[in-house]
Amino acid sequence: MHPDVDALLAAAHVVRLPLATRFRGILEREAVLLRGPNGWGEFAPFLEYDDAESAAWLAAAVEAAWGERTPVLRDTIPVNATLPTVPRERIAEVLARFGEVRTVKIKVADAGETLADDVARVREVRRILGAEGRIRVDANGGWNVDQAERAAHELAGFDLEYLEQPCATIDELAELRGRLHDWQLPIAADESVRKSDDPLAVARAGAADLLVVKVPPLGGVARALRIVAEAGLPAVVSSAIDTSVGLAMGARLAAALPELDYDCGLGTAALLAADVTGEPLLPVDGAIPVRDVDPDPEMLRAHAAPPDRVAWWHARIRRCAALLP
Ligand SMILES: O=C(O)CCC(=O)c1ccccc1C(=O)O
Ligand SMILES: [Mg+2]
Repeated sequence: MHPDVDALLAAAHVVRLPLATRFRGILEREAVLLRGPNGWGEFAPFLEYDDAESAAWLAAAVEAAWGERTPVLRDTIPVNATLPTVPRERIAEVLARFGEVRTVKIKVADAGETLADDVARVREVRRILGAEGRIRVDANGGWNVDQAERAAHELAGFDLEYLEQPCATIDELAELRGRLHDWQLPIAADESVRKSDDPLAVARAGAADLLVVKVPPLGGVARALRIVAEAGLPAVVSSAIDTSVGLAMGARLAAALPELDYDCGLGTAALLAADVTGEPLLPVDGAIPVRDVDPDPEMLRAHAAPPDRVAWWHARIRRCAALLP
Protein backbone atom coordinates (compact mmCIF):
# COMPACT_ATOMS: atom_id res chain seq x y z
CA MET A 1 0.00 0.00 0.00
CA HIS A 2 2.84 2.40 0.71
CA PRO A 3 4.47 3.89 -2.38
CA ASP A 4 8.06 5.03 -1.90
CA VAL A 5 8.89 8.69 -2.19
CA ASP A 6 9.99 8.47 -5.83
CA ALA A 7 6.65 6.87 -6.70
CA LEU A 8 4.86 9.67 -4.83
CA LEU A 9 6.75 12.40 -6.68
CA ALA A 10 6.21 10.67 -10.01
CA ALA A 11 2.46 10.59 -9.27
CA ALA A 12 2.22 14.24 -8.21
CA HIS A 13 0.59 17.14 -10.08
CA VAL A 14 0.96 20.47 -8.30
CA VAL A 15 -1.78 22.99 -9.08
CA ARG A 16 -2.66 26.51 -8.02
CA LEU A 17 -6.34 27.39 -8.26
CA PRO A 18 -7.96 30.83 -7.98
CA LEU A 19 -10.69 31.26 -5.36
CA ALA A 20 -13.93 33.08 -6.15
CA THR A 21 -13.67 35.00 -2.90
CA ARG A 22 -10.98 35.52 -0.27
CA PHE A 23 -10.96 32.76 2.36
CA ARG A 24 -8.64 32.48 5.38
CA GLY A 25 -6.78 35.42 3.88
CA ILE A 26 -5.94 33.58 0.67
CA LEU A 27 -7.08 34.14 -2.92
CA GLU A 28 -5.33 31.11 -4.42
CA ARG A 29 -5.23 27.52 -3.24
CA GLU A 30 -2.27 25.25 -3.94
CA ALA A 31 -2.81 21.48 -3.94
CA VAL A 32 -1.02 18.33 -5.05
CA LEU A 33 -3.10 15.72 -6.86
CA LEU A 34 -1.63 12.21 -6.72
CA ARG A 35 -2.63 9.44 -9.08
CA GLY A 36 -2.23 5.93 -7.65
CA PRO A 37 -3.37 2.49 -8.73
CA ASN A 38 -6.74 2.87 -6.97
CA GLY A 39 -7.63 6.43 -7.90
CA TRP A 40 -6.70 10.01 -7.10
CA GLY A 41 -5.76 11.58 -3.79
CA GLU A 42 -5.20 15.17 -2.72
CA PHE A 43 -2.38 16.54 -0.56
CA ALA A 44 -3.00 20.19 0.36
CA PRO A 45 -2.06 21.14 3.91
CA PHE A 46 -2.09 24.92 4.26
CA LEU A 47 1.30 26.47 3.58
CA GLU A 48 2.04 27.38 7.20
CA TYR A 49 1.41 23.88 8.61
CA ASP A 50 4.50 22.07 9.91
CA ASP A 51 5.64 18.70 8.62
CA ALA A 52 4.26 16.66 11.52
CA GLU A 53 0.75 18.04 10.95
CA SER A 54 1.09 17.80 7.17
CA ALA A 55 2.19 14.15 7.28
CA ALA A 56 -1.36 13.12 8.26
CA TRP A 57 -2.61 14.88 5.11
CA LEU A 58 -0.13 12.85 3.06
CA ALA A 59 -1.30 9.61 4.69
CA ALA A 60 -4.87 10.50 3.69
CA ALA A 61 -3.84 11.21 0.07
CA VAL A 62 -1.92 7.93 -0.09
CA GLU A 63 -4.92 6.04 1.29
CA ALA A 64 -7.15 7.58 -1.39
CA ALA A 65 -4.86 6.73 -4.28
CA TRP A 66 -3.17 3.48 -3.12
CA GLY A 67 -5.43 2.15 -0.36
CA GLU A 68 -8.61 0.14 -0.04
CA ARG A 69 -12.03 1.76 -0.34
CA THR A 70 -14.39 1.68 2.64
CA PRO A 71 -17.91 0.38 1.87
CA VAL A 72 -20.38 3.23 1.37
CA LEU A 73 -23.89 3.46 2.83
CA ARG A 74 -25.24 6.38 0.77
CA ASP A 75 -24.65 7.82 -2.70
CA THR A 76 -25.28 11.51 -2.13
CA ILE A 77 -24.22 13.76 0.74
CA PRO A 78 -26.29 16.78 1.82
CA VAL A 79 -24.02 19.81 2.15
CA ASN A 80 -24.03 23.30 3.61
CA ALA A 81 -23.00 26.51 1.93
CA THR A 82 -19.91 28.06 3.51
CA LEU A 83 -19.96 31.82 3.87
CA PRO A 84 -16.56 33.45 4.29
CA THR A 85 -16.31 36.85 5.99
CA VAL A 86 -17.71 38.98 3.19
CA PRO A 87 -19.52 42.34 3.46
CA ARG A 88 -23.26 41.99 3.97
CA GLU A 89 -23.99 43.30 0.46
CA ARG A 90 -22.12 40.36 -1.07
CA ILE A 91 -23.80 37.57 0.92
CA ALA A 92 -26.61 36.80 -1.53
CA GLU A 93 -24.17 36.63 -4.43
CA VAL A 94 -21.76 34.27 -2.60
CA LEU A 95 -24.59 32.01 -1.40
CA ALA A 96 -26.00 31.84 -4.92
CA ARG A 97 -22.81 30.00 -5.97
CA PHE A 98 -23.98 27.02 -3.86
CA GLY A 99 -27.36 26.67 -5.55
CA GLU A 100 -30.34 25.54 -3.47
CA VAL A 101 -28.96 24.70 -0.02
CA ARG A 102 -30.96 24.57 3.19
CA THR A 103 -27.94 25.01 5.48
CA VAL A 104 -25.34 27.77 5.71
CA LYS A 105 -22.20 27.88 7.79
CA ILE A 106 -21.12 31.43 8.53
CA LYS A 107 -17.56 32.32 9.47
CA VAL A 108 -17.53 34.59 12.52
CA ALA A 109 -14.97 36.09 14.94
CA ASP A 110 -12.59 36.90 12.09
CA ALA A 111 -9.78 39.33 12.94
CA GLY A 112 -10.89 42.93 12.40
CA GLU A 113 -14.60 42.09 12.59
CA THR A 114 -16.88 43.07 15.45
CA LEU A 115 -19.63 40.96 16.97
CA ALA A 116 -22.07 43.46 15.49
CA ASP A 117 -20.68 42.67 11.99
CA ASP A 118 -21.16 38.94 12.64
CA VAL A 119 -24.69 39.43 13.95
CA ALA A 120 -25.55 41.51 10.87
CA ARG A 121 -24.30 38.72 8.60
CA VAL A 122 -26.26 36.08 10.49
CA ARG A 123 -29.38 38.26 10.27
CA GLU A 124 -28.93 38.63 6.51
CA VAL A 125 -28.47 34.88 6.00
CA ARG A 126 -31.59 34.17 8.10
CA ARG A 127 -33.50 36.67 5.95
CA ILE A 128 -32.34 34.94 2.74
CA LEU A 129 -32.89 31.36 3.98
CA GLY A 130 -36.19 31.94 5.75
CA ALA A 131 -37.27 30.29 8.98
CA GLU A 132 -36.78 26.75 7.64
CA GLY A 133 -33.10 27.20 6.82
CA ARG A 134 -30.38 25.92 9.11
CA ILE A 135 -27.59 28.23 10.23
CA ARG A 136 -24.39 27.35 12.06
CA VAL A 137 -21.47 29.63 12.82
CA ASP A 138 -17.74 28.82 12.92
CA ALA A 139 -15.50 31.01 15.08
CA ASN A 140 -12.29 29.00 14.48
CA GLY A 141 -11.45 29.41 18.17
CA GLY A 142 -11.54 33.20 17.92
CA TRP A 143 -13.45 33.95 21.13
CA ASN A 144 -12.61 33.57 24.79
CA VAL A 145 -15.35 32.06 26.98
CA ASP A 146 -16.94 35.40 27.90
CA GLN A 147 -16.93 36.60 24.30
CA ALA A 148 -18.44 33.33 23.15
CA GLU A 149 -21.15 33.48 25.79
CA ARG A 150 -21.89 37.06 24.76
CA ALA A 151 -22.03 36.04 21.09
CA ALA A 152 -24.36 33.14 21.89
CA HIS A 153 -26.59 35.62 23.70
CA GLU A 154 -26.61 38.08 20.77
CA LEU A 155 -27.26 35.29 18.28
CA ALA A 156 -29.95 33.62 20.37
CA GLY A 157 -32.83 34.91 18.25
CA PHE A 158 -31.51 33.34 15.05
CA ASP A 159 -32.14 29.70 15.94
CA LEU A 160 -28.59 28.45 15.37
CA GLU A 161 -27.92 24.77 14.73
CA TYR A 162 -24.58 24.84 16.58
CA LEU A 163 -21.49 26.89 17.38
CA GLU A 164 -18.35 25.48 15.73
CA GLN A 165 -15.11 25.83 17.70
CA PRO A 166 -16.20 29.01 19.53
CA CYS A 167 -13.05 28.94 21.71
CA ALA A 168 -9.56 27.59 21.12
CA THR A 169 -9.00 25.11 23.94
CA ILE A 170 -10.86 22.06 25.19
CA ASP A 171 -11.05 23.56 28.70
CA GLU A 172 -12.71 26.68 27.33
CA LEU A 173 -15.15 24.63 25.26
CA ALA A 174 -16.07 22.62 28.36
CA GLU A 175 -16.57 25.79 30.40
CA LEU A 176 -18.72 27.38 27.68
CA ARG A 177 -20.73 24.21 27.20
CA GLY A 178 -21.57 24.29 30.89
CA ARG A 179 -22.67 27.93 30.66
CA LEU A 180 -24.78 27.34 27.53
CA HIS A 181 -26.37 24.18 28.82
CA ASP A 182 -29.79 25.71 29.46
CA TRP A 183 -29.80 27.35 26.04
CA GLN A 184 -29.84 24.14 24.04
CA LEU A 185 -27.09 25.52 21.78
CA PRO A 186 -24.79 22.64 20.80
CA ILE A 187 -21.03 23.05 20.51
CA ALA A 188 -19.08 21.46 17.68
CA ALA A 189 -15.35 20.79 17.94
CA ASP A 190 -13.21 21.19 14.81
CA GLU A 191 -9.64 22.32 15.57
CA SER A 192 -9.89 20.50 18.93
CA VAL A 193 -10.23 17.29 16.89
CA ARG A 194 -8.00 17.88 13.87
CA LYS A 195 -5.14 19.80 15.51
CA SER A 196 -4.97 17.86 18.76
CA ASP A 197 -2.41 15.15 19.49
CA ASP A 198 -5.41 13.21 20.73
CA PRO A 199 -8.52 13.67 18.55
CA LEU A 200 -10.62 11.91 21.20
CA ALA A 201 -9.65 14.20 24.09
CA VAL A 202 -12.47 16.66 23.41
CA ALA A 203 -15.08 13.89 23.50
CA ARG A 204 -13.58 12.39 26.64
CA ALA A 205 -13.67 15.79 28.34
CA GLY A 206 -17.36 16.16 27.49
CA ALA A 207 -16.46 19.48 25.88
CA ALA A 208 -18.52 19.16 22.68
CA ASP A 209 -21.90 17.90 21.49
CA LEU A 210 -20.65 16.94 18.04
CA LEU A 211 -17.43 16.62 16.06
CA VAL A 212 -16.37 18.19 12.78
CA VAL A 213 -14.19 15.64 11.03
CA LYS A 214 -11.94 16.16 8.03
CA VAL A 215 -10.25 13.31 6.19
CA PRO A 216 -6.81 14.87 5.54
CA PRO A 217 -5.84 16.02 9.06
CA LEU A 218 -7.13 12.76 10.53
CA GLY A 219 -4.90 10.71 8.24
CA GLY A 220 -7.57 9.13 6.05
CA VAL A 221 -11.10 7.77 5.88
CA ALA A 222 -10.42 4.59 7.89
CA ARG A 223 -8.84 6.44 10.81
CA ALA A 224 -11.56 9.13 10.78
CA LEU A 225 -14.23 6.40 10.94
CA ARG A 226 -12.53 4.85 13.97
CA ILE A 227 -12.27 8.23 15.71
CA VAL A 228 -15.97 8.98 15.20
CA ALA A 229 -16.94 5.51 16.42
CA GLU A 230 -14.81 5.82 19.54
CA ALA A 231 -15.95 9.36 20.28
CA GLY A 232 -19.56 8.25 20.30
CA LEU A 233 -20.73 11.70 19.16
CA PRO A 234 -22.57 12.83 16.01
CA ALA A 235 -20.18 13.95 13.27
CA VAL A 236 -20.22 16.49 10.46
CA VAL A 237 -17.76 15.84 7.65
CA SER A 238 -16.07 18.96 6.36
CA SER A 239 -13.24 20.01 4.08
CA ALA A 240 -10.53 22.62 3.73
CA ILE A 241 -11.16 24.44 0.42
CA ASP A 242 -10.21 21.31 -1.46
CA THR A 243 -10.38 20.59 -5.16
CA SER A 244 -13.07 18.14 -6.24
CA VAL A 245 -10.55 15.32 -5.67
CA GLY A 246 -10.25 16.25 -2.00
CA LEU A 247 -14.01 16.74 -1.69
CA ALA A 248 -14.52 13.21 -3.05
CA MET A 249 -12.36 11.93 -0.16
CA GLY A 250 -14.64 13.72 2.31
CA ALA A 251 -17.74 12.42 0.55
CA ARG A 252 -16.43 8.85 0.93
CA LEU A 253 -16.10 9.34 4.68
CA ALA A 254 -19.58 10.89 4.90
CA ALA A 255 -20.95 7.98 2.87
CA ALA A 256 -19.39 5.43 5.22
CA LEU A 257 -20.53 6.91 8.55
CA PRO A 258 -23.29 4.85 10.18
CA GLU A 259 -25.16 8.05 11.10
CA LEU A 260 -25.16 11.36 9.26
CA ASP A 261 -27.53 13.80 10.93
CA TYR A 262 -26.03 17.10 9.76
CA ASP A 263 -25.36 18.61 6.36
CA CYS A 264 -21.65 18.39 5.57
CA GLY A 265 -19.11 21.12 4.80
CA LEU A 266 -18.34 19.60 1.42
CA GLY A 267 -19.94 22.20 -0.83
CA THR A 268 -16.86 24.35 -1.10
CA ALA A 269 -16.13 23.64 -4.77
CA ALA A 270 -18.50 26.61 -5.09
CA LEU A 271 -15.80 28.85 -3.59
CA LEU A 272 -13.26 27.92 -6.28
CA ALA A 273 -13.04 29.99 -9.45
CA ALA A 274 -11.44 26.97 -11.19
CA ASP A 275 -11.23 23.25 -10.43
CA VAL A 276 -9.27 20.29 -11.85
CA THR A 277 -12.21 18.66 -13.59
CA GLY A 278 -14.95 19.75 -15.95
CA GLU A 279 -17.38 17.82 -13.72
CA PRO A 280 -16.68 19.32 -10.29
CA LEU A 281 -18.39 18.14 -7.10
CA LEU A 282 -20.60 21.22 -6.94
CA PRO A 283 -23.75 21.01 -4.84
CA VAL A 284 -26.88 20.16 -6.82
CA ASP A 285 -30.14 20.57 -4.89
CA GLY A 286 -28.12 20.80 -1.69
CA ALA A 287 -26.08 17.62 -2.11
CA ILE A 288 -22.95 16.29 -3.77
CA PRO A 289 -22.63 12.81 -5.27
CA VAL A 290 -20.34 10.11 -3.86
CA ARG A 291 -18.09 9.18 -6.78
CA ASP A 292 -14.54 9.12 -8.02
CA VAL A 293 -13.14 12.31 -9.51
CA ASP A 294 -10.56 12.05 -12.26
CA PRO A 295 -8.79 15.32 -13.00
CA ASP A 296 -8.74 16.48 -16.59
CA PRO A 297 -5.09 16.45 -17.82
CA GLU A 298 -5.73 19.69 -19.71
CA MET A 299 -6.94 21.41 -16.56
CA LEU A 300 -4.01 20.08 -14.53
CA ARG A 301 -1.75 21.62 -17.15
CA ALA A 302 -3.67 24.88 -17.35
CA HIS A 303 -3.50 25.32 -13.56
CA ALA A 304 -0.02 23.89 -12.99
CA ALA A 305 1.81 25.75 -10.21
CA PRO A 306 4.98 27.69 -11.15
CA PRO A 307 8.26 25.69 -11.03
CA ASP A 308 9.48 27.15 -7.73
CA ARG A 309 6.19 26.12 -6.09
CA VAL A 310 6.41 22.63 -7.60
CA ALA A 311 9.89 22.27 -6.11
CA TRP A 312 8.59 23.51 -2.75
CA TRP A 313 5.78 20.92 -2.72
CA HIS A 314 8.11 18.12 -3.80
CA ALA A 315 10.44 18.95 -0.92
CA ARG A 316 7.45 18.99 1.45
CA ILE A 317 6.29 15.59 0.18
CA ARG A 318 9.81 14.20 0.75
CA ARG A 319 9.88 15.45 4.34
CA CYS A 320 6.34 14.28 5.11
CA ALA A 321 6.86 10.87 3.50
CA ALA A 322 9.74 10.31 5.92
CA LEU A 323 7.25 10.81 8.78
CA LEU A 324 4.65 8.33 7.55
CA PRO A 325 4.14 5.34 9.84
O1 LIG B 1 -17.16 23.36 6.92
C1 LIG B 1 -17.33 24.04 5.89
O2 LIG B 1 -18.43 24.53 5.63
C2 LIG B 1 -16.22 24.28 4.92
C3 LIG B 1 -14.82 24.21 5.39
C4 LIG B 1 -14.33 25.25 6.36
O3 LIG B 1 -15.09 25.98 6.95
C5 LIG B 1 -12.89 25.40 6.52
C6 LIG B 1 -12.12 25.51 5.38
C7 LIG B 1 -10.75 25.68 5.45
C8 LIG B 1 -10.13 25.73 6.68
C9 LIG B 1 -10.89 25.62 7.84
C10 LIG B 1 -12.27 25.44 7.78
C11 LIG B 1 -13.02 25.24 9.07
O4 LIG B 1 -14.03 24.53 9.15
O5 LIG B 1 -12.61 25.74 10.09
MG1 LIG C 1 -14.20 24.86 11.41
